[in-house]
Amino acid sequence: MIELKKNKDFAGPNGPVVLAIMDGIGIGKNPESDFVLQSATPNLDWLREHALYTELRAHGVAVGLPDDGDMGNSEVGHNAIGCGRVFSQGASLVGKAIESGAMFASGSVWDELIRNVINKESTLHFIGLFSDGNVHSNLNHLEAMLRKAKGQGVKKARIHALIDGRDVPPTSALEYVERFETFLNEINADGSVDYCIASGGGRMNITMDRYNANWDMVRRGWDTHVKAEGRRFASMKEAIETFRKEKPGILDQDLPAFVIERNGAPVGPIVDGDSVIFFNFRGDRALEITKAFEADELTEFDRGPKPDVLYAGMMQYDGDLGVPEHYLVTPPAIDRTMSEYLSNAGIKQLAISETQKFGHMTYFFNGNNSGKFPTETWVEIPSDSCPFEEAPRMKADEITDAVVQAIESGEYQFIRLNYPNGDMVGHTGDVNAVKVAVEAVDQGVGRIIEALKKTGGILVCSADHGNADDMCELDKKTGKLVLDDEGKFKPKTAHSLNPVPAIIYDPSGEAHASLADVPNPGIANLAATCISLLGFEPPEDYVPSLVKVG
Ligand SMILES: O=C(O)[C@H](O)COP(=O)(O)O
Ligand SMILES: [Mn+2]
Ligand SMILES: [Mn+2]
Repeated sequence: MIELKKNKDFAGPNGPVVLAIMDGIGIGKNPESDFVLQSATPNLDWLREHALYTELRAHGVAVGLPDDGDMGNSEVGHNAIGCGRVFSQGASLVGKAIESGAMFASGSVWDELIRNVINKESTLHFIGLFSDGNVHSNLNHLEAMLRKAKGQGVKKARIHALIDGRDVPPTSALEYVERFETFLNEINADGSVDYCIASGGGRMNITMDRYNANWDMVRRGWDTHVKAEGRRFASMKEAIETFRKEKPGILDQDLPAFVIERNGAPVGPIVDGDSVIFFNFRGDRALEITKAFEADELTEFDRGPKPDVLYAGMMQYDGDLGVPEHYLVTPPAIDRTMSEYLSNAGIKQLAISETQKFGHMTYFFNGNNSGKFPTETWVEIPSDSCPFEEAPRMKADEITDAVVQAIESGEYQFIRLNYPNGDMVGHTGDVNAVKVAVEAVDQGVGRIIEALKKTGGILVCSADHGNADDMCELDKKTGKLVLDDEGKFKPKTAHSLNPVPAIIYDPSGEAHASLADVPNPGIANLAATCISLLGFEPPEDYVPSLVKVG
């Protein structure tokens, strides 16, 4: 059993250590684009002056992504925070597996998928997020797989394209369509194969729901990709242009579903004998559609007859559940998480958020495993089902109520929570709503401080990556805001590359904490920080604590 050593000089605080993750609240570089700065945040401002304060890297190689041009995201962020080390993440691992050829080795799942379609003269399908955002997927991976499939003699491939606009600029879909159509023209040019786009739709409309928030999205995706039911177009470009004309201002992520037809029939329904690859490497938004393909019985919606296909995910999405059964790349082996260490030490732990980020604080935090350790309690507050810009406080007040109650109950020694507002509302591009969202988080933090002042205990407040701190498109060359014809800035919906704050506030001073000299700290340092504030020595291979205690 893995164990933590006690710290001889500090036995832990009287009250709990509370780790508050303010999702998507980073430290902006450009005041005009920084809607954290433009919001009223008296509590965070006070903490910056009076608590221990430093800044942490939350993107690129600091969180296991291929390079520093990659923005952080919730998966890699919560993995790093919960596991105290930096693992090469999905985006890196898939890239390497393709480059080295390991993904295509003989006897691999890839091999099986290819043999299936060659033996049965059936179709190879790819479903996934159609961008190079590198959060859930990367179009480079899709193109590499299609090239390989052609080389191995696969005659017919169909692509089911989930339109992004959330990890990439909000109305950039046609750039990806154009790039991919050029690719398809090249690959189809010698007439030996027939590869084309078969269906798709906005990622927040079909297929990519998470944490069981809205299974109707998955039903719509199933009807579109599998049954090829829906509005028909001659091309993806025509579909997008039509939808934009019909609803000016619509964001890519919300675009309706479409089915591509040729000679009056859909080009790519998924039928018995086909192989299907879900090419997203990230699991949260892949688990439900995977269940729809794999489960013998499905109660969440009526699938109709389930086609008998060979289904594989790009990665294993859940290590505890062993889902999916077949996958192309082995995920990072994230072990010895902070939750496991604390559980073995008998520390009672509460994890809490609302539906949209509930799995972040549980499944991602525990290294993409859905199992609970013995001393953990998990609380999920149901999220609203309306668009987040319409109710930007989301469930921040309810989360705070539950956290304050948990602090006062004295039942837990470690409480971890996620406020989703800065991120979920940041993704809508609605900057007025973002201000309300950030202010709701600040008020929540204020109430947690008050509770900790009464009971003892220590606040560690940080974020998994930025978003609300960089809400406007900036010109890459000049660094100035990109303005439209009416002089209005263009909203940016994706995460930022900015650092995030790390605040350690011990109202009673019982931990005698001071900032340690840690070169280039990142969010992975938060795990050891919490462990040291709880009165233990962090595991030796965790990246170090941000504080010295005792
Ligand atoms: O899935 C999403 O909503 C976005 O791609 C990334 O946001 P998250 O990493 O904050 O969940
Ligand atoms: Mn996040
Ligand atoms: Mn996000």
